[in-house]
Amino acid sequence: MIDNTQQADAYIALNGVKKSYSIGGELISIFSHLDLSIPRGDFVAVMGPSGSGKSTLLNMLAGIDRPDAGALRVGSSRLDQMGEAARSSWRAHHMGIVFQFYNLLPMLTAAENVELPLLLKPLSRKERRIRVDKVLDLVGLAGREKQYPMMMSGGQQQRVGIARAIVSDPGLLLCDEPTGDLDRKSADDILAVLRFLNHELEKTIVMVTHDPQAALFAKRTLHLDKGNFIEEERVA
Ligand SMILES: Nc1ncnc2c1ncn2[C@@H]1O[C@H](COP(=O)(O)OP(=O)(O)OP(=O)(O)O)[C@@H](O)[C@H]1O
Repeated sequence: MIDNTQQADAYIALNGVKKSYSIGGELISIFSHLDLSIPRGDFVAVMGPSGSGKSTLLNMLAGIDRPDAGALRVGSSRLDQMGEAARSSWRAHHMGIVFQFYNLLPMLTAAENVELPLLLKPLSRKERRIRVDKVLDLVGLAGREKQYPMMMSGGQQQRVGIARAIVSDPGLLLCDEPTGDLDRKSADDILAVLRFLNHELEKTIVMVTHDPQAALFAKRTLHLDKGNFIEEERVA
């Protein structure tokens, strides 16, 4: 089971989190008492059967959804105690999300897609441009600023998705099946980008995946089963 003795120092700490959904009038419990502790700078792969609650967990970590009970802290923010508006503002500053199907706007160029989260910030056009160029360069897309998603491979589109997720320089990167739509080679390239962001830029990453090979790029793997996590033993 997970060691929660480091909860006070953890960057992400869930304590006794409860979450249920009402499906067809019936209350289905996803988590009845979930504890989890993730230190700053960790790269965690979350695996588990379909329907086990992986996306529910990501949505709570993203501040999109709230626990029914229990404590959920990211950094110094108690997400479980924040209202919708506060969580929305928290999201804009502290975390980025990478989606399985990239979620890019087709009528915008790569640079314009990446710039979107910055439009909410008090930055000049020039400052936005500098940041966009920097992250596109980081993900290996320098020179492709003006390309539209349709002109790019899946792997390149996902690089744009990652650039958009980090352009506001969040500490936390949440990835929902980031390689689920890619062939092995493109998937490994994307995972290498994520590993770089974790190693070199010290982003804390929580990545949901069904792919055991993808999970090997993370520092550790947690298996979600019946509402609780079990950490996978790694052979050195
Ligand atoms: N907004 C919602 N309203 C009602 N039920 C929901 C909602 N979100 C998730 N559920 C239910 O909660 C359970 C867990 O869903 P979740 O998407 O977190 O699982 P998952 O592990 O991510 O699954 P998969 O691997 O198939 O994506 C499922 O039974 C799902 O139907």
